[in-house]
Amino acid sequence: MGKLLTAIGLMSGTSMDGIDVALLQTDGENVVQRGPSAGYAYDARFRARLKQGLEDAKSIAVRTERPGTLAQLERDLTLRHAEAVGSFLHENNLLPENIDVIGFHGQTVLHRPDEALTVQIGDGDLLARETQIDVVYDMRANDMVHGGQGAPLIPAYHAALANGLSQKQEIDAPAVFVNIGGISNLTFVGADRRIVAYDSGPGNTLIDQWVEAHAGVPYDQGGMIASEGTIVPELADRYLSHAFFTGEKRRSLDRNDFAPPTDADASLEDGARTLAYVTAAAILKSAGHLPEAPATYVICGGGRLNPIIMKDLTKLAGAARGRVLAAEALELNGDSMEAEAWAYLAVRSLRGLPLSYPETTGVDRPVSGGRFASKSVDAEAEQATRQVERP
Ligand SMILES: Nc1ncnc2c1ncn2[C@@H]1O[C@H](COP(=O)(O)OP(=O)(O)OP(=O)(O)O)[C@@H](O)[C@H]1O
Ligand SMILES: CC(=O)N[C@H]1[C@@H]2OC[C@@H](O2)[C@@H](O)[C@@H]1O[C@H](C)C(=O)O
Repeated sequence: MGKLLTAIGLMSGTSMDGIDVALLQTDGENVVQRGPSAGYAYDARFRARLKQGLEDAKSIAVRTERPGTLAQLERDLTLRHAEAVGSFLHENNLLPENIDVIGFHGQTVLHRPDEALTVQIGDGDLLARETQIDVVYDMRANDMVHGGQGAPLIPAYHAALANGLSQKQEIDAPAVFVNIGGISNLTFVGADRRIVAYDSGPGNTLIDQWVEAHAGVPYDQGGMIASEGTIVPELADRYLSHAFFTGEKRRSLDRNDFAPPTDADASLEDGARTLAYVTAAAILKSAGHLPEAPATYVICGGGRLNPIIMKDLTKLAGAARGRVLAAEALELNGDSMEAEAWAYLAVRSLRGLPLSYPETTGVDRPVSGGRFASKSVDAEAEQATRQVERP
């Protein structure tokens, strides 16, 4: 066992609903001690600015470009992360010196794996200065440099969690961890602990876009809207016959790869019901590319809070003798798992351990990644200035 480091993970996911924060003590390998976690929601105005950011990002050809509103947005997003860290430390009676490192995901504004282009805005140096904690950020880039899809990166953490399940929590193998965020992704963990992972399809984004446009609400809380509707088979088929599900290679997804339905496609309720089904059916369809049919599905991410998605998943997986569990059934936290993963990956990055593998992102060989931003850059710079100024 290596030395345990105390890390904070920060995730602003494709749903763009807020910042998830989690504390972890870990050696970056098999020791994972989960600490407190919290979520800090974005207000509607900031969410609108993020959406504009996605539009502005469409013209990016080189990943360092920040056209339109993006430069200011990157600064403000980083400052919001710094504020979230400040609140989190305060709420948990912690000080910056208690934390060894922050794993900072930033916000994905563009993801084109076919062009080896992925852009997460988030200024690591600014965050390190503001929080006075070292930061590891930009963790997807090196994977792409080595031929990977740049995502998903959470599988290394899923594997560590699977290894850490106690006997009491023993689950039937093979198991699959499914993250239903804006986009969904899955990590297969075989009986021999072999992992295979990839993005599995649209998650909540289509539902969110649909109910926002037609009911003025950011998401279908508790699946209430969907529960009033019925599935429109032609609409579901249109999504599920997308080339993404049948291509030979497993691709990672951009938020815009699947477009929401049009007004003519369905009523508000039927649209929400159909899209909830599509979310569940997409996971099963993608699971068809796994080495074996999973015996256990462990569901994480906001989608597990939509009972209609969970009902459909339970039925579809059950037909193939799979059992569906929410992460909480294994005493895991389905809301903070991604933030925990970013804390875990930051420690792996510091130790030079791989973040991704050929079986998780399609990268050529296991590779590490992430950029390091030191909290003490300012102190060093000040020191240098003082030395220069000395007579
Ligand atoms: N109570 C709830 N009922 C129904 N849906 C919910 C509920 N709470 C959250 N969600 C859904 O979960 C989404 C947020 O999920 P999550 O935070 O896992 O996504 P993310 O981390 O932004 O995405 P990704 O994993 O793709 O990066 C919300 O946008 C909403 O659609
Ligand atoms: C490019 C990008 O930000 N991808 C996200 C997104 O959200 C879910 C899915 O698509 C996954 O591939 C990834 O996030 C998770 C946390 C990951 O990298 O593991």
